[in-house]
Amino acid sequence: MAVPSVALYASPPSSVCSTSHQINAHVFAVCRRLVDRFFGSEADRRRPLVPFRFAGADGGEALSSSSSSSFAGGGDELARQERGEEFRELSSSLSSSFRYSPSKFGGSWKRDHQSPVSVLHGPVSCSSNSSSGNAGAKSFPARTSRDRNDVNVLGSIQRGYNGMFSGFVRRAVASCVELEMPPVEVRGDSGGAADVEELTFNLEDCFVESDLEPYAKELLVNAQLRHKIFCDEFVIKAFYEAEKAHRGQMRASGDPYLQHCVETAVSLALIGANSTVVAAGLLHDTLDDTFMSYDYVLRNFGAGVADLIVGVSKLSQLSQLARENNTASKTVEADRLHTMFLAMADARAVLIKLADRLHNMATLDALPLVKQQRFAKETMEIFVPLANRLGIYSWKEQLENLCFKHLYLDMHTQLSSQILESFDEAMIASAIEKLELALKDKAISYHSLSGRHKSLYSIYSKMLKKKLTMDEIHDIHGLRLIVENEEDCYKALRIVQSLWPEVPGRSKDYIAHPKLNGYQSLHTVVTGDGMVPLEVQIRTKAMHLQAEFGFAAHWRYKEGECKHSAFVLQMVEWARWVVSWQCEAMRNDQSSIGHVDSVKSTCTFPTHMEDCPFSYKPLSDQDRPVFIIMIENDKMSVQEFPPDSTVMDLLERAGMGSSKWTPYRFPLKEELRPRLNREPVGEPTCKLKMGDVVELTPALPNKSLTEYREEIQRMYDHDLTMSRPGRSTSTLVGWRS
Ligand SMILES: Nc1nc2c(ncn2[C@@H]2O[C@H](COP(=O)(O)OP(=O)(O)OP(=O)(O)O)[C@@H](O)[C@H]2O)c(=O)[nH]1
Ligand SMILES: Nc1ncnc2c1ncn2[C@@H]1O[C@H](COP(=O)(O)OP(=O)(O)OP(=O)(O)O)[C@@H](O)[C@H]1O
Repeated sequence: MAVPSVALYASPPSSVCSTSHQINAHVFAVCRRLVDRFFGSEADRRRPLVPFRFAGADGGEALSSSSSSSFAGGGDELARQERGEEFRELSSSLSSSFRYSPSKFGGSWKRDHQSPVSVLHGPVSCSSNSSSGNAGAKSFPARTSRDRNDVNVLGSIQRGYNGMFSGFVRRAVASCVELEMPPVEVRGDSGGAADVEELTFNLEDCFVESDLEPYAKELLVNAQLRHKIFCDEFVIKAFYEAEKAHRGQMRASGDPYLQHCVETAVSLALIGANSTVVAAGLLHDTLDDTFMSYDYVLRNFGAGVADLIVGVSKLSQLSQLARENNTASKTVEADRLHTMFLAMADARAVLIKLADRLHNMATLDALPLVKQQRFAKETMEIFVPLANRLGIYSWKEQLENLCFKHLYLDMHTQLSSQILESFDEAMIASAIEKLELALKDKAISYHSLSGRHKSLYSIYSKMLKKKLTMDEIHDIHGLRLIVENEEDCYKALRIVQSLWPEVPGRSKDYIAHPKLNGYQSLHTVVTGDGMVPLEVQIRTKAMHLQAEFGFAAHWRYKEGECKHSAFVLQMVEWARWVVSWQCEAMRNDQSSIGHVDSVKSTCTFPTHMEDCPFSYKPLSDQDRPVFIIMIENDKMSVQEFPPDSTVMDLLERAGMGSSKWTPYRFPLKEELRPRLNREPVGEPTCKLKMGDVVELTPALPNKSLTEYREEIQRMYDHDLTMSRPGRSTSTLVGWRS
């Protein structure tokens, strides 16, 4: 079996505010003081990580790093900013998910033996004001005394969360998937990639402090306080370019457009994306909305960033088409759209699009009600499932909660007042501690112990689906314990049931009696402290991998009984792999500079080992179906074609029942020809590619051709520029996505 030929190197956090940009010295001095306060002194940060070796899947060794809790990305999620006298919460998304690293009792546990999967299951916002989690710094809610108490709890999340990423791919994928990766290359893989040397730059040459308005400086410092990647020169350069490009543009809310770019990039940084992705997040709207050209981005940031922005732009166009045509309201169409999105773009472009949508949803209030509803509906239909498939559960839940609020305001208000009162985070934290002590006492070592409370929307859907009242939902508060072997599952169950009284009839043994999809786990509901029902799930690592990646994968469990083709499964697996690998590489190689677009160039689709029970025949590129968008008479549909299909095949399909589009009738007149990605088709035998948009002009249009073309043009132009009184001096860029 092939061993991943990738070496992940650890580096000390010396890159924190390491820029030498003198003119920004003041900003960085402030930043450094605050970073010191929250991340420890320079000396602490420079403390080298102790690398450890782990056995590769074939017994070989690869180098990884222990996830030091002192600085790694997960810890940045817990970064707090201090403004004036008052701590403000940087992200309400920190409030509801708990991860607790196991203590080192038993002597056999290393840091990498922590939570194996759900890598992107970061903290989740469940509150009715979850929108603030992604809003600009000025709208962060002040911390309450209850919040302050949570800081200790969050500290323990930090430890566990860092550990979650360590060795993720090896554990999560390599156990049933064979990885083949060519060595890391320095160049991006897309044509025209610039040499690294060409991309080196001196910030001092490029910018002067007076270039930045005070609000922009504040945005940069705030971002730096929330994640140290914003001290990386490459990212700072992207920030300056974004600022220059969007200068004068405002959001519908009246906020500077730059704030949206920063919030998008911060969300990406918080899930562990590297500087290429974060820089692309900062610049994601520049090609569509500003004077900046692809070539300019390519020259200054390399093909890695430029191609990601193009990918995001294409996703934006397609999602707008889908929104305007209500395409995703049908299950089959929606499913094809999700697959196409994942298949046509670098999975990281989808990630940026999701982060962009997350902030747009969090600031939706500025738009008219009808638009709020349209965007919320589209988000629910397209973006929530994408976040689910990619395994970014924290984003999925934030998006769901926001959509819920905009689509069903009354229900949301009613439920949130009921539920938010009853969320008992302190209970979860103390239950984790209590169980940890008891496990230690009985010398049962475990891999990870985590807790979460169910999100508002998840509670609502469960009530609806199962016709339950809130009191009948027993998993509002839950713990999950991952142990080494089956025997320990049962031992741990007995311990749980000795700590708290069992709720009769709620225990399930899916180990002895696996579900049809292979799901295995022990479930019990106990009455926790304060008489709060607490669901505890106990399983082994292998069972957990199955629940996250196998046939019983949570995304499929959540999507219900849909039948997915092998192609869809592969796409999802591939996308999750890219995203997870990216995040892990980032965490393990904190010094990586954005223009080294290693992921794209080293990413080869993982294949299952022969004896893997969950293997399916991997499809080569030539065997993969092609999904395209077809626009015909104002109607848009997502069509699946066999590999190697041509425009002619599409015309034949479209012309079924009429001879309108037979090969003999391919119109000679250019303006009557179908258009492929906006250009008239030259050769009807040209091959269709994933994500192509084909417009079929009606042979005898009801409207004049000009009118029809204008309509299509409007669909492409997704710049919903809105005019606002009193703002004539600056361009006002409305909410768009
Ligand atoms: N990944 C995955 N998780 C599952 C699956 N089935 C159950 N779970 C998890 O286990 C939890 C409880 O499942 P069950 O004990 O079967 O409960 P239920 O019958 O769905 O209904 P409740 O008891 O009301 O929650 C779910 O909320 C999921 O978190 C599955 O097939 N795949
Ligand atoms: N007891 C638990 N402890 C820790 N994490 C859990 C627990 N139960 C579920 N989770 C995880 O929390 C996230 C959100 O779960 P959520 O309750 O919304 O859905 P679910 O578990 O699928 O439940 P259901 O289908 O019953 O609504 C998922 O990633 C899930 O795997």
